[in-house]
Amino acid sequence: MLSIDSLGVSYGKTPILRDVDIDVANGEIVGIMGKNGVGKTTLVKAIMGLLEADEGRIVFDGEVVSAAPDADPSSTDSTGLPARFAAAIGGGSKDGTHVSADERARRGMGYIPQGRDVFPELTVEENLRMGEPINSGTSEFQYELVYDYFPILDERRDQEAGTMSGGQQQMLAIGRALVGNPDLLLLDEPSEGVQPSIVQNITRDLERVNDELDTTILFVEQNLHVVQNLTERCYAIDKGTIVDELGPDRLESRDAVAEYLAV
Ligand SMILES: Nc1ncnc2c1ncn2[C@@H]1O[C@H](COP(=O)(O)OP(=O)(O)OP(=O)(O)O)[C@@H](O)[C@H]1O
Repeated sequence: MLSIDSLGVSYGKTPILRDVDIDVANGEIVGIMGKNGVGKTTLVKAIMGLLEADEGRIVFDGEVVSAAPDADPSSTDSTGLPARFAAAIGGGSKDGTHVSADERARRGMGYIPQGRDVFPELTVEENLRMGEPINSGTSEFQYELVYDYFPILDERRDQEAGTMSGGQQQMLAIGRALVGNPDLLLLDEPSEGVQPSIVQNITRDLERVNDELDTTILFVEQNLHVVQNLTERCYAIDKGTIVDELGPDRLESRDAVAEYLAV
């Protein structure tokens, strides 16, 4: 579903991400953990198309969505398709490729930003409507599905989002992304500013979404509980590059996980 190959991203002339390689298969829940300032948000924004790649490529659902101008045209993507052929079908080119965030949303990416970014003066229902990708024609069924997953949003349809707790706002942000019926959900620190008991609920909700809706999930986190409970495969990022990949055995070990977190 998602293949990231030697990705590099800079702010101006300052390199932030270098040589990032990540693969996520259809239906997986994959984590990326790391301490403050190591590049987690930069990575999620680059996947969503809010930042451009200056090295490497991102392939989503078999199509190149980011390719730096000098991305190696002889390399192959996860489908085995050489980049120059991917270019011919709307992917990479020698000038680089950058599919916009709007277009990535239409193609099936859902994004839940750090800090949630709900519109505080709009109601729950109005916030959910904002999640509809342009021209997507989201059905009412999709909204009812969101209310089924998050009954608290149903109860508070007419409440201003800014008056709700951090956990409820996080549910709203997840619901807003689900309105677009995404194939891939990208979450940037879903536990931030949410009280621990609600973090557990949100972790269970995300598992249910993955299981029942077959939605692939990629999240970044520095919360030990979320990393240990939500995923069986987690990358560790430090100083802008992937430094480790942990499977189920090592994820069970508090010490192995804590090494990469500020706990
Ligand atoms: N708009 C920006 N312009 C310049 N540098 C930035 C910008 N945004 C972030 N940075 C820098 O890029 C680096 C990575 O930041 P990023 O927000 O991706 O890290 P993070 O791992 O998500 O951190 P946190 O856990 O604190 O959110 C940091 O050194 C940060 O100061």
